[in-house]
Amino acid sequence: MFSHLGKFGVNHKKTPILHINNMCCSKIKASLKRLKLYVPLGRNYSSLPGLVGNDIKSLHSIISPPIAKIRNIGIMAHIDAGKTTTTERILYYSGYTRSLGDVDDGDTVTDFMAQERERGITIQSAAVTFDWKGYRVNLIDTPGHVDFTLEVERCLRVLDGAVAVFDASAGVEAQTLTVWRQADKHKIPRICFLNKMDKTGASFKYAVESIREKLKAKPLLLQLPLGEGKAFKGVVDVVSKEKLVWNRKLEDGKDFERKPLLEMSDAELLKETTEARNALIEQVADLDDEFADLVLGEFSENFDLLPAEKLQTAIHRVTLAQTAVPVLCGSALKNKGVQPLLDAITMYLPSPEERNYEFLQWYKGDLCALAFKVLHDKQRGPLVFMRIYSGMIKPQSAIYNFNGNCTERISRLLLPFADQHIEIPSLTAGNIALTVGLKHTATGDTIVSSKSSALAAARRAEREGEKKPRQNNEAERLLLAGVEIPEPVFFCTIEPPSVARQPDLDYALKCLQREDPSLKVKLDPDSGQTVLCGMGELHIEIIHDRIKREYGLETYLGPLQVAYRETILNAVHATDTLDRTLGDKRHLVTVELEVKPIEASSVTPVIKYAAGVGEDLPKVSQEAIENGIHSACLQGPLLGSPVQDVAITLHSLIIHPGTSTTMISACVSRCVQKTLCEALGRNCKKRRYIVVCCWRSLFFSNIFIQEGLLRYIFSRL
Ligand SMILES: Nc1nc2c(ncn2[C@@H]2O[C@H](COP(=O)(O)OP(=O)(O)OP(=O)(O)O)[C@@H](O)[C@H]2O)c(=O)[nH]1
Repeated sequence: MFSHLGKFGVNHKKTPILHINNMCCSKIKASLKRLKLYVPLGRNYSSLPGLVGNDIKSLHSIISPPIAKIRNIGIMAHIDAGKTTTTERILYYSGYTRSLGDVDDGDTVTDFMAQERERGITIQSAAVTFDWKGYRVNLIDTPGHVDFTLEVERCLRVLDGAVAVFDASAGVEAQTLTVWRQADKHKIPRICFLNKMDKTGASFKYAVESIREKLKAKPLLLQLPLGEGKAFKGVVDVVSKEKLVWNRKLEDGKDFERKPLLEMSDAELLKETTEARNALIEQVADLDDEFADLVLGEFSENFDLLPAEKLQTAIHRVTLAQTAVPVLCGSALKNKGVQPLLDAITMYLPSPEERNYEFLQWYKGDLCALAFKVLHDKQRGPLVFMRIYSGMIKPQSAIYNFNGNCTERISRLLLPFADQHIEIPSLTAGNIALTVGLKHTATGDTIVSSKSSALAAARRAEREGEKKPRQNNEAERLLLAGVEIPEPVFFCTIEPPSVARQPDLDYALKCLQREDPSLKVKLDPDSGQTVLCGMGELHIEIIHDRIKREYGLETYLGPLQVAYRETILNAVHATDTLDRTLGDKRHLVTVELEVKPIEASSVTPVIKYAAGVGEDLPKVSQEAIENGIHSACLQGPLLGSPVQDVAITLHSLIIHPGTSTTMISACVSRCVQKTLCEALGRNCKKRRYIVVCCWRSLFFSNIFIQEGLLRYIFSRL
């Protein structure tokens, strides 16, 4: 059965208009509020570390602890869950900012782009570094909007742990599922933070249940809330059986009281906490054998005697093994629950050395880093963000780019603090660095100290490969995998103000593309116009705006178009015969094939031959068959869009002697088109049902279909 639905490429999209209507109300209000109030530079930057003031820490004095005390973490969530607000509180409590910034006032540290401040949303990820109780934390605040999913992906690729933030009144939302899957893909241990506990409708129980059901994760409840909605005043630490209550008079939330729960004053709460602690101990014991032995041996009679540290160590192991996720709660906006979250980050998320990076064995302590993001700075040229996995980076040193096979020189080494960069003399393994001077390095490149170091690593990998020939090939083991760049789903033409400014536009697009690999630019072969391809309407809008602000070019965009995809839902079998006589030659082909749906997110069809079919076929005939299949899949019968996620099996092929390869291709192509059309036309009632179902399920899995397309689909039924 042919699905009448255009799939929106690899990353599932929706129109920003729909998105705004559904999810961004608070941000719209904020933006409206700011229409009058917005001051381009927003926050007073003198309050940033390293610049002025004695009451805040200087980034120059940031500690360089042993690798075991480094945490590289990301903050990820659905849009509006409170990532930036939480990050802002984290920086304030760790002593790196003097005042609490507010997303709605456009003065947060990590949302520093003009567009971010105006719109109140995160567009690009921002890295900051701070210390907390002897730990150095490198933190990346990621965007929540679906158009910037690649930005989240490339950050998760280089992080060792993540905090998933939830709106406690909404639980798991559409984009939460996407970022959760991305974290699964990169095997990132996580902590969940149920934010907005102060909001009307906030429900700890509901949010936990949605984590269990929608994310299929095992939540470890490390805290219980003290009240919900307007009554929210603090949390109970289940591990230590203490209550943490924030001082109402001091609004910034720096001060809070930590008191053990007492039988006399908190009898009911103590009972509830003891039950929650016992359940937690049992849950962790089920997941961790070492802890199970300890509990069953010494503490089986009375769990109350089990020291909090033993339980914390076991929770750390379970988090690392990703068999369960610790859950905490709070309200970043009302300044409650952020300090315990920081404690949990250092206590439960892994250090770089606890992550199992197999490739490190080939480098034996030499430099090995991954370039994961490139920013274009007008004065300093490209700034390359790198995650250092082993060795050390120093300014004024040469490095070898494995992917580009070239040697480049780092002129300066910087520590990022959002848009402020502090010059540093060196940076060691486990950290995130910002380098200046690398002109050819791109996102996803592996960086080593020299070509000889690369060769030595290659030799080691080769020797090991001989011992274990079944392992991946040598290059795969030496190069760090970058991230997959999703296919763009929206496109439109872009024109400069005059023909003379075309080179300026080309330059601007080249710089922007280097920063953002999900932005594609191509030339329309028919009209000669430049076509901008992006991940969504908002993505293209931001690029348009950046070209104007950063490159001083007033460009004109053509109408926005969606790169639809078509696919089938059920397998269809068909036979076709082509019989033509051209001149005195008869061309006769009969083909029988089956088209099946598969889960692949690819527009390239998978081609298979049934047993006994492909073996004796000459290579030219095979090529002709494959050409026929590919050309048929370029235009689906519904909208004429490419067909994706299909596997085609050739069951039989009879070719009359003298038949040309062009006729073979034509026959196969026609037969594939026939199967697709048959899928489209079959069983009308059921088809309508499938479309509606698909739309619903896709909505929940974050694929949003343009209203127009839906109307179009239904008009065809
Ligand atoms: N009631 C309440 N509102 C909050 C809380 N935290 C954040 N907000 C509000 O929620 C809105 C979104 O907050 P952000 O911090 O920008 O959320 P975000 O997840 O960073 O958003 P994006 O980065 O754009 O995806 C803002 O209006 C905040 O003031 C909270 O704990 N309680």
